[in-house]
Amino acid sequence: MLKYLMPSRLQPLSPPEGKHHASTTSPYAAAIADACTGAWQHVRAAAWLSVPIGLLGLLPSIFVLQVYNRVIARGGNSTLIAMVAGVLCFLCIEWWLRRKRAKALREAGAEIDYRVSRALMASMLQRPLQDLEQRPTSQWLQLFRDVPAMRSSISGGLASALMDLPMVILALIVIGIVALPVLPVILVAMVILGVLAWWWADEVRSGRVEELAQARSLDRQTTEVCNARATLKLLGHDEAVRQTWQNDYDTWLSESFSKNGELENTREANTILLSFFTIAVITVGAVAINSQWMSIGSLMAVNLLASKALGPIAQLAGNWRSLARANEATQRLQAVLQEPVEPASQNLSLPRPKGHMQLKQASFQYANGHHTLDAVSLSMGPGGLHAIVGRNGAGKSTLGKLLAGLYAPTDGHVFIDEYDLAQFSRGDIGEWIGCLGQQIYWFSGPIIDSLRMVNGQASDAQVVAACQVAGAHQFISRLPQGYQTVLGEGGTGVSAGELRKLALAQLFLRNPTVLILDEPSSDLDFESETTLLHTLHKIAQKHTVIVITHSVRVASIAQRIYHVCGDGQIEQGTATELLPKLFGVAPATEHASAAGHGPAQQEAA
Ligand SMILES: Nc1ncnc2c1ncn2[C@@H]1O[C@H](COP(=O)(O)OP(=O)(O)OP(=O)(O)O)[C@@H](O)[C@H]1O
Repeated sequence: MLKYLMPSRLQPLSPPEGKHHASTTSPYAAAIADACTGAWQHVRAAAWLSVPIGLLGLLPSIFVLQVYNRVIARGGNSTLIAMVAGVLCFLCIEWWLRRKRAKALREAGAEIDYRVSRALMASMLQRPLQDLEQRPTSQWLQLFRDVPAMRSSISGGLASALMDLPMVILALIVIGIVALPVLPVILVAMVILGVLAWWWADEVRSGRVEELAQARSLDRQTTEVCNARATLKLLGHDEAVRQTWQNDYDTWLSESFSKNGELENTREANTILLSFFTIAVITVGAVAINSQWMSIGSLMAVNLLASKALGPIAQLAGNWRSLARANEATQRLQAVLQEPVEPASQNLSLPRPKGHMQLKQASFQYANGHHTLDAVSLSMGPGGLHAIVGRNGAGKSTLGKLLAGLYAPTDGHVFIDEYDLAQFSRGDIGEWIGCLGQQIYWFSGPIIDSLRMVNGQASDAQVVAACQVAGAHQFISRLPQGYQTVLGEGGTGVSAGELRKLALAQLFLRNPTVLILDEPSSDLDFESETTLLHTLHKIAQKHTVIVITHSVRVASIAQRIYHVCGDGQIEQGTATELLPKLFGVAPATEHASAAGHGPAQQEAA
């Protein structure tokens, strides 16, 4: 039983298969054990408090015994008053001790909550990107909900019931002293309740596994529908999705309904059994009184003591459900916390690199076996504008993620100057290599707060300058609340193009040495694209700018083009060499293209 209360005793589980990124073992693997060690001192304090609580719990029955045997028999009212005063005094002490014990258990729970949830959040954010892409949001939400479930095994009713178990022994001793004839009845009742509790535990556990699997799958589906709510509206597809969700929900509900029914039956059966045993105790007691083996006072006292002896055992049976849930939650959390994370931060100030990016015999393969790059070597920068082009699905974004240190190559190396990226966490290189993804997520809240998230030290002038360079300042200034405008989840409140400009401003605000931009001009109007080309051209004089693009305008101003062929190879060349072949247009001069007189216009003509 203690095994469930102390999850630190769980055996380490083997890490999940299919990971092939260069990551270290998790520093959070021992988080649950540490949390339990931290909680253990509070649990121990609560256990010590249970001893006087158990002793004081005997007082009402001793009081009843004395009232029947001494006060009523001898009519001593002054004795009664003194006894009542004494019992009230002890009740106050018991109340104080119980409050202290409840607080100690609450603190134990808080310790678990605090340490495990922090470790879980840190472990999630320190995952390699590939891991994050593989596990859906709903699974993470489920894990965060598992933390309070795990805590409940230490701070819930179950823990109190376990703490009250010493009281059972004390109650049995007193029953043996004052009413020996009814002791066997109580012992039989304890055995029956204990066996039933154990049997129900297995029933509950086996049923819960299936019910929980269904609940998790439903959770995943609900999160997905919530995320896609606006898209479903656009597609006019909501009815079909609602129907599927409703069917799955109904299946889960009926399963959960029947499992809850079984549990309710267990609880009700417990209540009836307790009443039955009370009647059995009184019957045997009455026979014993008639045979003058014990007094009426002893029977009344035993009646109270029986509930103290049987109560915790009955309570244990009623709490198996939360115990089963806590046990599963702990195992799931333990498994996730010991999965590998990115290498820890170097905690070392290295000289800022110049931005010379190199791939040396780098290959990349997704977990499903899909090969995107095959022993590729290339060099970009330092400085200059470099375009990565290729058909859809060729592997451009994959190459961008490798260069950004977001994916680790399956073979070979990625370097920035002389540093192999494998040694750094993404947090370490975030200041050197900035990325703008294809899909942008914007945190809700005032625009200024989200901009400052990436660089808390930035002055107002720097924020405004970054927004001006990104072309965001004009539209922000036109908003009634300006930089204080509150945007919704994901950036609702501005257009897709405006959101891209905000994300660009965020990137410029970090001022990284290398900027990797995946489709930066998608969603931008012609004028904004022209401004962006001018900006990139200017930034590329001091930074290495790598742009993944389908735009011939962007590609034509690049100093070098990297064509991801889709067969694992990369073809390189200047715009003059590759543009005619790839886009069927002649290259233009950088400034003509940036000003809107490049190949795109020739194409249109
Ligand atoms: N997480 C993933 N797991 C498995 N395969 C993936 C994953 N992400 C991408 N792929 C596959 O890898 C290939 C390259 O994907 P990538 O996103 O790099 O293409 P891309 O050239 O950027 O395409 P696009 O121009 O459409 O953005 C594609 O065939 C894609 O299906």
